[in-house]
Amino acid sequence: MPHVTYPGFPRIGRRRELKRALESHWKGDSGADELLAVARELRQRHWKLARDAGADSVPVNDFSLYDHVLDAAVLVDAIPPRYRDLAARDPLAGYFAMARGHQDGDVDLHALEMTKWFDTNYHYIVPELEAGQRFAARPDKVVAEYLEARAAGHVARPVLLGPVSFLRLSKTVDGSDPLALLDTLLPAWLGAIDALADAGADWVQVDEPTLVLDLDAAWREAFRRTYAAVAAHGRVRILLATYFGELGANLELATSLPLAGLHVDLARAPDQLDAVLDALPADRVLSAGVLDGRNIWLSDPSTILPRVDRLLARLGNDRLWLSTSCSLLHVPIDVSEEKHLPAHLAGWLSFARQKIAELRRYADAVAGDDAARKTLARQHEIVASRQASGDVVRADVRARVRQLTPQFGQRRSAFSFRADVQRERFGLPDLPTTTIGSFPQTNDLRIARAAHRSGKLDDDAYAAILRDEVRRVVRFQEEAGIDVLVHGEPERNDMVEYFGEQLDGYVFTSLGWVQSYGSRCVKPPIIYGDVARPAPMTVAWSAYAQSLTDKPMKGMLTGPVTMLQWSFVRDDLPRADVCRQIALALRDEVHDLEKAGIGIVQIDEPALREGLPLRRADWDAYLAWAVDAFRITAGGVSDATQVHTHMCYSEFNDIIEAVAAMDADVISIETSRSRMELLDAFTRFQYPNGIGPGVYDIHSPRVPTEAEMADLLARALRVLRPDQLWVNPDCGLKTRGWPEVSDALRGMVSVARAARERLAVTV
Ligand SMILES: CN1c2c(nc(N)[nH]c2=O)NC[C@@H]1CNc1ccc(C(=O)N[C@@H](CCC(=O)N[C@@H](CCC(=O)N[C@@H](CCC(=O)O)C(=O)O)C(=O)O)C(=O)O)cc1
Ligand SMILES: N[C@@H](CCS)C(=O)O
Ligand SMILES: [Zn+2]
Repeated sequence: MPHVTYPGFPRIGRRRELKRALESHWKGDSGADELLAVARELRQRHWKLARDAGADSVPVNDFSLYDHVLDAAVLVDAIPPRYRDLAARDPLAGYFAMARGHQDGDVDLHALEMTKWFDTNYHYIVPELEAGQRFAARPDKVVAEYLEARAAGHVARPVLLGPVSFLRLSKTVDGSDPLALLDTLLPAWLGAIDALADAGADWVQVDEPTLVLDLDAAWREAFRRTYAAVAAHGRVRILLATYFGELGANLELATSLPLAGLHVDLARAPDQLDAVLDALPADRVLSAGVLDGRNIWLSDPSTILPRVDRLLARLGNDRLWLSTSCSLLHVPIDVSEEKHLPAHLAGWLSFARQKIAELRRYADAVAGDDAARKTLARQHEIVASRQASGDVVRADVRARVRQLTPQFGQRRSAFSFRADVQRERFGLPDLPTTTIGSFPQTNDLRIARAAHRSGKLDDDAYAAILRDEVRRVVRFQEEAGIDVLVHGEPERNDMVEYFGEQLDGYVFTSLGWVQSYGSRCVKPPIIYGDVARPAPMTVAWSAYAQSLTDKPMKGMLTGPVTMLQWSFVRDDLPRADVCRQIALALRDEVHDLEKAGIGIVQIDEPALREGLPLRRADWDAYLAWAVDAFRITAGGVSDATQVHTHMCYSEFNDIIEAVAAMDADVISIETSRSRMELLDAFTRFQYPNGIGPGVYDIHSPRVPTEAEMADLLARALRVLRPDQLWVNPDCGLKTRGWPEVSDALRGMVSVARAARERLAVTV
């Protein structure tokens, strides 16, 4: 019978136990021992859950207190000099300082950069290296977790990030080539392999997801050299794991590396199956990622079972592992915890636990177990029933999408004309200040929302609390001297889930948490049917906020690409079509805001870059429909309505032309963590419209100094016109506390005013 396993499991816990333990520790309410005890309990629980669901072996070291790439840096002692003192005194404090920054008396440490993990909504900490970097093996964590799993009776397989992907995902402070560090990195990394071998490890899973990217000759050679050395070193059997797409041009490379096994993604790239089987040497294990680790739909046995049959026929039991396409980090843990989903809908879903059980079923079925085959036949009927369900396909929505013409994506006039009309309407100063939308989501707000949801707080009482909060946010912004105000988004649990809850075609879960970064989680809503807007979603809040002030109030929407990207998307319609449906629903909201007198509307698209295909050859097609969807949403408003957009969490240098093609009047864009690296793009491309490169990092509790913000603004002024520059933070303030926000925004306004005065003197 094939071996059943999975590349990794969610860490946060069904009820976000890790989140609570981390945040309590960070607040100083609990010690390291308590945090580590929760972490141990979660690992144990998850291994047991996987075994009970049918896994034959479990991965270890997929668990992390914050991030697995940060763990990979610590594994080889790649701790940047500024954290070393703290890390030597208190390793856990040093670890969290790298992840989130640290301010204590004279010690003031910035966090390391954070960016998207491939095209997912998970964020990793970017290792910071330098030319001449030294590495050393620090395998304590992985060895301890391996021994822990063994002691609990599991067949355990340590997981390490491979050295080549580690370097590819790192950055060097001095701009030197990270690949130049390979020869010094390898001995340290092999030291970790030795420690695992000494502890008794047999298989080690080495993740090299960069094998699904476009690789130039130098990176391909790095793979060859690394794995020749790893194979020569011996000691353990290596399962080389690739995921998030097809190997494509790297297939020959991946299958020729002299290792014991290869994991491939057959969910995103089922078509590579035959090529992989043909190329795989006869002594290799194939870990076949047959079920989608990135989505939540129950698989269709009419597609998967023949595939597994074929795999077994070609490989035999000893060489076939059945697995999910990638780590289950990207899906929630257990559908059976969902008590409020319509029953038929819950039956269509498969979270981490169900996926492992599905793998077991396929393994049993191909081994001749009739009961498993019958269960799969029933599963096929359930999956097929989705298409027959009344609300999955709606004629009105389909007709509206069919009737779309290029006109829908056009503003009435060009930006230069609109800019004059808007200057006249709003009368803003140079370097206008604004924020990205959300203000602190205080505990009181979240408790009130939970009470409202559970029926303990009635609609009026909840709305009164939210109105109070909007008033507080508006008053604060007026006092702080901000020019374009926001209402603060207190009514939103999340910028995507909130809209998902109000749109037809979406359902949402109660406990479908997925880690976004560190202790932060999201509950991606599920798009199961055609999307339509039954009623206005934000107009009442924006109109109320505008009624409190004479300053312009920005309406605040999440854009169509982000609504798509941060949801679990139906698998029976092309993503571009789903995106157009969402765009039309949001377009109606934009028009309703305009009619209600809201002169500025921000349509957030933080996930536009994240949705970019991993292979360059696929970029243009994606960008065409993604930019088009944004333009459909924003199109048709009057010239006097100022459309903003916002992007964060990614690097935008390589798509800046597409960002410009969205033709938003103003974009606020994350830049401060990378110290305005984005500005390099403007030396080759003159961004035409208004732009606010973030002047401070909101992801860290650290309050920026005015000097830091002034420095970033000065850098921006070197490559952007003063008349196009806005001053704003990097992203929304929902994760921050009021005292930090108040200090930081007052500082930001004072920096903008000082810069305005300097500009007035120089012109
Ligand atoms: C901008 N970002 C977002 C991404 N993806 C999204 N879908 N949304 C985003 O905003 N991707 C990129 C970035 C990632 N950044 C973040 C930033 C912050 C968070 C975050 O704070 N998440 C919250 C959960 C938010 C939420 O849904 N809250 C709900 C439920 C609150 C809750 O926990 N209630 C308690 C009861 C109250 C109590 O006692 O405390 C409960 O139900 O038990 C709400 O506000 O109603 C988080 O907590 O992690 C995520 C991504
Ligand atoms: N308007 C949102 C954007 C986050 S990317 C916010 O301010 O939180
Ligand atoms: Zn943002």
